[in-house]
Order: sequence, then structure tokens, then C-alpha cells
Amino acid sequence: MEIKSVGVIGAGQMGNGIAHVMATAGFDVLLNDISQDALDRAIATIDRNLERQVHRGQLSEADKADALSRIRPTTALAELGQLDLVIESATEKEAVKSGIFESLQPHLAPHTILATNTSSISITRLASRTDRPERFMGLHFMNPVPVMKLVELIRGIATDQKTYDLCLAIVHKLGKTAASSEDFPAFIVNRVLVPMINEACYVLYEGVGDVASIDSAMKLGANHPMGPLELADFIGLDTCLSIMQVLYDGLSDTKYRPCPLLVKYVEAGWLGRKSKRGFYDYNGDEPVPTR
Ligand SMILES: CC(=O)CC(=O)SCCNC(=O)CCNC(=O)[C@H](O)C(C)(C)COP(=O)(O)OP(=O)(O)OC[C@H]1O[C@@H](n2cnc3c(N)ncnc32)[C@H](O)[C@@H]1OP(=O)(O)O
Ligand SMILES: NC(=O)C1=CN([C@@H]2O[C@H](COP(=O)(O)OP(=O)(O)OC[C@H]3O[C@@H](n4cnc5c(N)ncnc54)[C@H](OP(=O)(O)O)[C@@H]3O)[C@@H](O)[C@H]2O)C=CC1
Repeated sequence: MEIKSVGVIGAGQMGNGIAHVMATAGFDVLLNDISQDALDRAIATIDRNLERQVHRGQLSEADKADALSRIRPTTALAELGQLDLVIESATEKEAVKSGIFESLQPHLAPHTILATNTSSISITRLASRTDRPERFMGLHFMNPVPVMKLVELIRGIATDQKTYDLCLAIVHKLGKTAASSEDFPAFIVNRVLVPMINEACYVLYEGVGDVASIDSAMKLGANHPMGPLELADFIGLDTCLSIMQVLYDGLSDTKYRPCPLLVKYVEAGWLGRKSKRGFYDYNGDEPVPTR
């Protein structure tokens, strides 16, 4: 079997990035979201990010036009059912993801492979709610997708070798590198990265340092490209909190306790860049630290 057509569910920052790299690699892409606004924003973002690549001489104008013509936005989930591969990249909530797979189920062709871009949730559990756990994979891209080289591959307990091999071949076709992770809460990258971000929230909460000191300490003192709070805003504070909750519940260890300040920010709707306020305020020309 050869994968030619790919569906992406959820047109947020990750969904648009996945659609972008799939289209530039020559796959036909159907991009789905419940909101037409989200689809419109996603196409505009893809256009802008493709333009960056043209500007830097990584892509020709013709390649950009080709890639854009391969992406079709739709709010009709059923349309994705006949594609070769469907990658779910909606909000990091298990009920949302299960609901999507349940709604997609009646429309699925027998050959379709299902994948999820979840940052933390059990692949085995998500797969068990479909009719094809043997053809279900965790395909975890990193943000920003057009730039980051890694994709984590996670098999559920029932995933078959053929599905794993097809997903690995796709990662290679995208020019990216795969790292294989067992199906444990938050896999490899986020098991290490997100507790570090959560600890930075505690450092802020306990008054050890302010936002600017924490970020500049980690950028200049540990050579991280972004400080942990800047990175949290970039990922989305709701996503960071969901990952911590999965780690806390899944590993039953208090060392993963979500920082109360992170909880409060999410409850306030301060989700980072996507809501224009998180540890920084993004309403002006430059991000301004809020504490
Ligand atoms: C939560 C999860 O489940 C898993 C995760 O993804 S965790 C998050 C993982 N990601 C990270 O840790 C990112 C850390 N940050 C970085 O690596 C860098 O800050 C960055 C790559 C995002 C930006 O780098 P920078 O040097 O500040 O910006 P800049 O020089 O403007 O851009 C560098 C490149 O990124 C591209 N780029 C920057 N932001 C981009 C975006 N949002 N979308 C697409 N491309 C982008 C630029 O076009 C440029 O590409 P080339 O050099 O190949 O031409
Ligand atoms: N942010 C990151 O750095 C990374 C995130 N991920 C994972 O990728 C997934 C998406 O995250 P991200 O793109 O950041 O999140 P965003 O909040 O940017 O986007 C999520 C999108 O999914 C949409 N959505 C919600 N419910 C449905 C549904 N039932 N059907 C279709 N679309 C739906 C949302 O719409 P609306 O806004 O209207 O609710 C929104 O447009 C998550 O699982 C996350 O953990 C993986 C790697 C990195």
C-alpha cells in the first residue's frame, strides 16, 4: 500500500503545520476543523509560512503554489473517511479525540490508517475505541512543524508492523527523523520537556525569579533557543497543563503535580500566544513579560 492522500483533523497550530509539510512533500491533504474561521486562519498561516521558505530560497514560487493547491479545507469530517491516512490533531483532551474517532468511524474505508498527534495521551486507549487498533499509530510532530526535524512514533499495544513501517516511510518522505517511543504518558520528548516547563512555572510562582530572569537564565545559561515560559506560551498553556495532568494521573507520582499558577492561567483563558496573553502579553509589537 502507498499513502497518497492524508486527512488532518484540527486546524490549529499543529494541524496547519502538518498539512503544510504533507503538501510540500507531495501528499494530497484534506484539512478539517469544526470551525470555518480556524480553517481560514490555518490556510493564511500556511501561505505565510510557505512564503518564508520562498523568501529564504528553500522553495520556488511554483512549489509554493503546488503545495497550496494540494490542501483542501473542509468542515465535513465524513469527507476524510476515504483517505489513506488520517491524522487527528485536535485539542489535547481525551474526550475530544475519542469523540472525533467515534464520529469518523462510520465513514472510514477499510484500508484507512488512523494516527494521532497527541502530546501525551495513551495510544493504546485511543486505538481501542476504533475498529482498527492494529492500524492505529501515534505520530507526534514537534512545533513549529515545518522547522523541527523530529517525529516521535508510538505504537499502541495492537499496532501491526506494516502500519509502523508505513508511518516511518512517511516521516522519511517528509525529510524528518523518527524516534520510537513506548506508549507511556507523554512519551519521550514531553516526559522530559514539560516537567521542566512546569518547574519553571513553580520558580515563578515561588518568586525565585521573574518571567524575564527565568527565560534569560535558561537561554543564556543552558543554551535553550527559547526560555521555558516563552516556550510554554508558544506550545499553549492549555496543552502544557493537559500534558502535566496526563503525567500526574498516568504515573501517579506527585513530582508531576501541575503548578497552581499554570492551572490559574488556563482557568483565566490566558493560553499563551494563541490568546495573546500568557506569561507574556502579545498585544503590542514586542512580547511584554506579565510578572
Ligand atoms: C508540546 C509537544 O507536544 C511537543 C513540542 O513540539 S515541544 C516544542 C518543541 N519546539 C521547540 O522547542 C522550539 C524551540 N524554539 C526554536 O527552536 C526556535 O526558537 C525557532 C525554530 C522556533 C525559531 O527560531 P529563531 O531563530 O528564533 O527564528 P528565525 O530565525 O526567525 O527562524 C528560524 C527558522 O524557523 C522558521 N520558523 C520560525 N518560526 C516558525 C513558525 N512558527 N512556523 C514555521 N516556520 C518557522 C523560519 O522560517 C526559519 O527557517 P530557516 O532558517 O530554515 O529559513
Ligand atoms: N502545541 C504544541 O506545541 C504541540 C501540540 N501537539 C498536539 O497537537 C494537538 C493540537 O494542538 P495545537 O494545534 O497546539 O492546538 P490548537 O488549540 O492550536 O488547535 C486545536 C484545533 O482543534 C480544533 N478542534 C477542537 N475540537 C475539534 C473537533 N471535534 N474536530 C475538529 N477540530 C477540533 C480546535 O478548534 P476550536 O479552537 O474551535 O476549539 C482548534 O482549531 C494536541 O493534541 C496537542 O497536544 C503536538 C505537538 C506540539
